[in-house]
Amino acid sequence: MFPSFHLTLSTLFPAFILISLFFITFKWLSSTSNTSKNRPPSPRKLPIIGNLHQLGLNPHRSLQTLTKKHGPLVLIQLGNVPVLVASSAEAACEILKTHDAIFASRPKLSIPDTLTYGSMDIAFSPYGEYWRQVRSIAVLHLLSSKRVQSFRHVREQETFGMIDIIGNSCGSVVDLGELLNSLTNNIICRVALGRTYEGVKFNDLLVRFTYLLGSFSIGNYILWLSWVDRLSGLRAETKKVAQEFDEFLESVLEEHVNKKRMVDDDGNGNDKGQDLVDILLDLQRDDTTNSILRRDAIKAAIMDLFAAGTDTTSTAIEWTISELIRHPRVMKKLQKEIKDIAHGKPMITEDDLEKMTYLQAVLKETLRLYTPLPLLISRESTQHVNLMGYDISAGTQVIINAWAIGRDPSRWEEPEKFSPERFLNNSIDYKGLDFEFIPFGAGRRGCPAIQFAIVINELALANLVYKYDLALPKEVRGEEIDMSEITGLTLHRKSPLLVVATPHFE
Ligand code: HEM
Repeated sequence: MFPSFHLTLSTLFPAFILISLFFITFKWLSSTSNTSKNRPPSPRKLPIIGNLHQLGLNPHRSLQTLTKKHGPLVLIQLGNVPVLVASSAEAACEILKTHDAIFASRPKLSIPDTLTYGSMDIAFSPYGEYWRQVRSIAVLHLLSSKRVQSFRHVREQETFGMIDIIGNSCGSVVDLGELLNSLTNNIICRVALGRTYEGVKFNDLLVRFTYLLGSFSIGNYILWLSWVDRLSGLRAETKKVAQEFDEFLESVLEEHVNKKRMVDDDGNGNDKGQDLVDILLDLQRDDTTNSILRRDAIKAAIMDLFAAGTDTTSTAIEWTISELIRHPRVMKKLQKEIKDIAHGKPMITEDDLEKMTYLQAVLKETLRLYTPLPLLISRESTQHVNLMGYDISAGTQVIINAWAIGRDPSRWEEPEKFSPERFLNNSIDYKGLDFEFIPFGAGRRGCPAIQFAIVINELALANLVYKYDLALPKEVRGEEIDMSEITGLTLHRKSPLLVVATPHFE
C-alpha cells in the first residue's frame, strides 16, 4: 500500500505543479480581464457560500442594509450565482424600462420548475416565444378589462359571503387573515375552475404549494450541495405536491370536458359563465396550427393564478386592516368617505369604488409599505449590458427590492409613516410608470393582473370597514397590534390577524 502511495505521489507531483501554474495563470488572466470591467460594488464574501449568510430571514431588510452601505446597485454572490440587487427608482427604471428586453427572462429555479411542469407557466417561464404566447392568452381571455368586468358577480358574491360569515360571528373573535385567504382562493377558483373547492384537502394543498414557492433551495446556488435539499425532504415534498396538484387539475379538466359534452348535446353552447378552463379547452380544440396549448401548458397556466394571485391579494388586505386598526383617524376618515358615497345602501358594489379616492390612497399606502412581493420575481440578464456605468454580465440574476424603493427617504417624506394622504392630489400610480412605487413590477414582465387584483382588494376593504367597526380582541386591546412580518413567497403578518367585528347597522 505505502510503496504504491509513494509511487503515485512522485508521478503526481509534477502534474500538480503544472496544474497549479495553469490555475494561477488563469486566475491572473481572469482577474485582469475583470479589472478592465467596472463591476457594481460588492460586499465582502465568504468562500463557497459567497454572501448567502447575509440574506437572513427577511432578505428585503438585509438587502436594504447592504444598499445603505454600498449604493443602489450591489453585486452579491449567492453560492456560484452572481446576483445584482437594485434598490432605487433610477436603477429599477434602467432595468425595467431602458433595458427591459435584456432583463425580461427568469432564472430557472428547481422548486417552481417542478411545480409548473418545467416552467410552462407564465411567471417562471424564460423570456421567449412560448412565454409571449401564454401570457397573451391569459391577458386576452382572462385579464382584459372586459373579462375582469364579466367576473364582477363572482367577486361581489364572494365578498358579500365573507361579510355574512363575519356577521354570524356575533361579536366573537374571527381570524380575518384566514377569511381573506378563503375569499381570494374562492374568487380565483370560481374564475379559473368554475366553482369553489373548499375541502380541507384542497386548502392544505394550496398552503403547501405556496409555502414551497417561498422556500429556499440551496441546490439552485451551490449545485454540489443539492443533497441538502434531498436530505431535508424539500425535493420529495415538492414532487409530492406537484403530483397531488396535477391529480387535482386532471380531475378538473375531465369534469370540464364532460360538462362541455353535455352542453354541446343540448345544443346550448353559451359563452356567458365560461371559466378559464373552458376558454383554454376551446382554444386548444380550435388550435389546429400549433400546439402551444398542450395539456401541461393549460394546467401550468391555471396553477399560476393560484401561485401569483391568491396570497398576494389577501396579504395586502390584511396589512391594510392592521394599519387601519393602528390608525383610528385614518379608519374614521375612510368610513366617512364610504358612508357618504353609499347613501345607506346595504352593500358597496363595484360601481361605487371609482369615487372612493381615499380608499384608493389607503390601499396604495399599504402596497408601498407592505409590498406583497417585496423582491418582485427574480429576473435574469440575457446579454452583457452597461447599467448606470457598471458592466453586468449575461446570466446575472437580478433582484429588485421594491420594498426598499417604496421606503427610500430620498423619494418619500417620512417613509416609515403610514400616511395615505401622500397619494392624494398626485398622479403616482402602481401601473409601472412611477418607479418609486412598483408593487406590481413594470415592463413586459410586470403583473398582468393589476386591475383584477385591485378591484378584489378595494371591494373587500370597502365592505369590511363599511359594515363593521374592527377592533382587537378585548384581551389585547390597549396593546400595540403586533406588526411583525414573515417572508415566504409573499410578505405576511407573523401572527394571525384576530379581530372582533361590531356591525354598524344594528
Ligand atoms: C395585490 C396583488 C398582486 C400583486 C402585488 C402582484 C404583484 C406581481 C409582481 C411584483 C409580479 C412580477 C413583476 C415583475 O417581474 O416585474 C407579478 C407577476 C405576475 N402576476 Fe401578479 N400580483 C398580484 C395579483 C395577481 C393576480 C390576482 C394574478 C392573477 C389572477 C396575478 C398574476 C400574475 C402573473 C401571471 C405574473 C407573471 C407575469 C410574467 O412573468 O409575465 N397577479 N405580480
